[in-house]
Amino acid sequence: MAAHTISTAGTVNEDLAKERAKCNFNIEEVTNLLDGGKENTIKRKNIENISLDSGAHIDKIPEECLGPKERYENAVRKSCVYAKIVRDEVLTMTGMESFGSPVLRRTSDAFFKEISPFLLHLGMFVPTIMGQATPEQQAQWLPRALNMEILGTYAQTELGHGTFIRGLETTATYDPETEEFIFHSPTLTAYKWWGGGLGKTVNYCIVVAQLYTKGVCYGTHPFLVQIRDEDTHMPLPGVFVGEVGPRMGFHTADNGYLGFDHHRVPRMNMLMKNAQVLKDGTYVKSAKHGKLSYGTMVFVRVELVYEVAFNLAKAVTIATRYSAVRRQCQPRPDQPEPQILDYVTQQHKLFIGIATAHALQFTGYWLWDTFARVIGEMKEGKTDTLPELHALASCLKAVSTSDAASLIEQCRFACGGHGYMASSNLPALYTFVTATRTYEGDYTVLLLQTARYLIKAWEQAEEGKAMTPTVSYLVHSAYNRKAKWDNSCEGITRAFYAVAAGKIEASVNSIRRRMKTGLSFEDAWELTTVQLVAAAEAHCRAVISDTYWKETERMTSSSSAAVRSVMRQLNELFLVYWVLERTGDLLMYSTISGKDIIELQQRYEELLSQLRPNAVGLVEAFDFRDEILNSTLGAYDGRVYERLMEEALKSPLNAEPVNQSFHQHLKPFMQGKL
Ligand SMILES: CCCCCCC/C=C/C(=O)SCCNC(=O)CCNC(=O)[C@H](O)C(C)(C)COP(=O)(O)OP(=O)(O)OC[C@H]1O[C@@H](n2cnc3c(N)ncnc32)[C@H](O)[C@@H]1OP(=O)(O)O
Ligand SMILES: Cc1cc2nc3c(=O)[nH]c(=O)nc-3n(C[C@H](O)[C@H](O)[C@H](O)COP(=O)(O)OP(=O)(O)OC[C@H]3O[C@@H](n4cnc5c(N)ncnc54)[C@H](O)[C@@H]3O)c2cc1C
Repeated sequence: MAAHTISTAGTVNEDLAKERAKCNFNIEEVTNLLDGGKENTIKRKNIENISLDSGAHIDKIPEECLGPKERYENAVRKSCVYAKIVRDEVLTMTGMESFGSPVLRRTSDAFFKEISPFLLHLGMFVPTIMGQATPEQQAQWLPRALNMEILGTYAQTELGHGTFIRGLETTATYDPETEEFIFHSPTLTAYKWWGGGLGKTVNYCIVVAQLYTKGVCYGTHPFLVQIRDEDTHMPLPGVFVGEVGPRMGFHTADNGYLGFDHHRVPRMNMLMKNAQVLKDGTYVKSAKHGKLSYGTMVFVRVELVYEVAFNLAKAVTIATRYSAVRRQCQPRPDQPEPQILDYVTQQHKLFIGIATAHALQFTGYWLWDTFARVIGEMKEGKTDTLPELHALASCLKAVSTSDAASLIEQCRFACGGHGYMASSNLPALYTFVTATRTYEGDYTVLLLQTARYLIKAWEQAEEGKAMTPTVSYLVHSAYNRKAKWDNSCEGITRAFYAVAAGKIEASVNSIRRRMKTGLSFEDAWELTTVQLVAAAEAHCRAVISDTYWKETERMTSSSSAAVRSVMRQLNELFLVYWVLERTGDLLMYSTISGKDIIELQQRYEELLSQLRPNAVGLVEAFDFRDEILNSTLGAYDGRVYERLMEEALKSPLNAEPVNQSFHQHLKPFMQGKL
């Protein structure tokens, strides 16, 4: 133990205690709102207690201090312990409805500072069987997958192609003689790359491959492929599998590579809900929409919106509590150093993070309901709402992951040097969330998918055709070019829609102008993509602002006056923040004036100061147990310095007073004997 460590176990930092006393609303009421009702809060806490009270998640040595092999092995051990708790205790007590619930993701974060090697099993393998297999295939595989007797992942991306799925090179060629598909990787770039858990953990995976039968290629299709022996775990003959090597984060997810040399797979392992190959090799397509085989990606994109909201909520809880404890500088002589939370610039860094966590969570749940409705309609054979869902899920995934990553990084900056400590958990949160901007569809690529939809919608509006709900604002915009400025929440949202419409129209005009010079549509589109990305982003920000505002009104309609007031302040802060971020666009597409902008800047600063006393209360309403925050800076007791020292002492380098490298290298070097 270091000489100056002060043990104050059991006590709470005085500043943090004062912040709690200052809070003027009922924290539990906001927690219930965020959980979707008191009942849900009780259920969540129950699951957290079952999962965490045994202490099975505790590491003696911080996982980031372990070598790559030990770290992975520890993650597998903990994954098994956690999965057993979920299977034997949580699901037994709460019923199967908890399976796949966000609460289980929340508790799993107490076990894994990094990622569980089982993430893709539950996150994509099981959902793909549910979404792409026939009822008979589901009956064969689902029980074993849900019971984790087999473990799987999703292997789509290859060394050569991730974005362009149609360009994948792995082939699955049907052999009617043996009624098998022959899997082959014809080139190095055909090797699957990135599948989470693929390197060492899983024995099955969903492989997306080009289907050939009777000499014809029918494009990419999903298959369920066994890659390792269920008993020995050895790769099957013709299967080359391993881990991809060190990466920025995801250290414990054993992301893997996978290649095939004429590996044979039974015909019935093709996931046949949307297309089939009959015994004689005849190809039959049953899907009513060409892109239904991309369904798992849409599902995960929808999930990611509230997944990143949850991670942002954790980061902003850590940074806000720390900012209440940390004191720095002396702006007024003869007065004590202030809490850094009192600096207005610090409030500017943090409060938008709290508001964005709410905005993304509310939008995430709204998107989930939209997804569930569209899936329900598709079960009845209706696919006409799928393009709108795809456009929405694409832009919301892109913008939410990008915003959450930059705000988590901002939380790290807000914690100064200590935010750089692994024990703060901010670096791990950042590396996890920044990856979400790339995986499941790159940011730019997905915004361009939304842009395709918006351009078509603009043309439909011009032609006076019926519009789908999320683009119906374009009808009005087609004849009303500038939104009349009004600084109410409703008025701001209307102006954001006007910005989106203005940018879509400008993109359409650019494409048309370029085509008039003789360019093809594809070339004109390519030259306009910077504008198209901006238009899709503006559309997405309007949707988020609209949803956040309407959901806040709806959810707080029967809340206490204090809760309604603080939730509205946060909502208004979010809207005004984005007005101030986008003044150029608003000057162009609404009647906002310089005077309005000056007034809004003042309103923004007023909101910061109104929210200041409730800052700790607001983050505590997220109701994270210390085990889930996993942070020296963010724990409930605010014993920041003691916890930093306690964690430092766990570093393996501190296990001995003198490291052997002193005798081997340093001493001979320093004494000129090297
Ligand atoms: C909490 C859970 C955590 C889980 C951890 C997950 C870890 C990570 C896993 C992964 O990353 S798995 C791999 C994910 N890979 C991707 O997301 C690849 C991204 N690429 C694509 O999605 C597509 O290739 C593309 C970019 C959409 C292009 O596809 P394609 O070339 O086939 O289509 P286009 O010619 O561009 O468009 C044709 C037409 O189809 C429409 N469309 C495209 N995708 C969909 C879809 N998913 N659903 C519905 N419709 C779709 C597209 O809009 C076009 O429509 P039209 O404009 O012609 O009407
Ligand atoms: C941590 C992590 C985990 C992953 N897990 C999995 C997994 O489990 N299973 C799996 O199958 N995959 C997985 N992936 C792969 C992931 O889905 C892809 O990396 C992602 O879809 C991006 O594709 P890419 O790597 O081919 O990027 P690229 O498409 O090569 O992108 C490179 C650049 O090119 C730009 N670009 C590409 N196409 C266009 C275009 N048409 N127009 C304009 N710009 C373009 C992009 O915007 C980007 O700036 C994972 C990736 C990561 C980082």
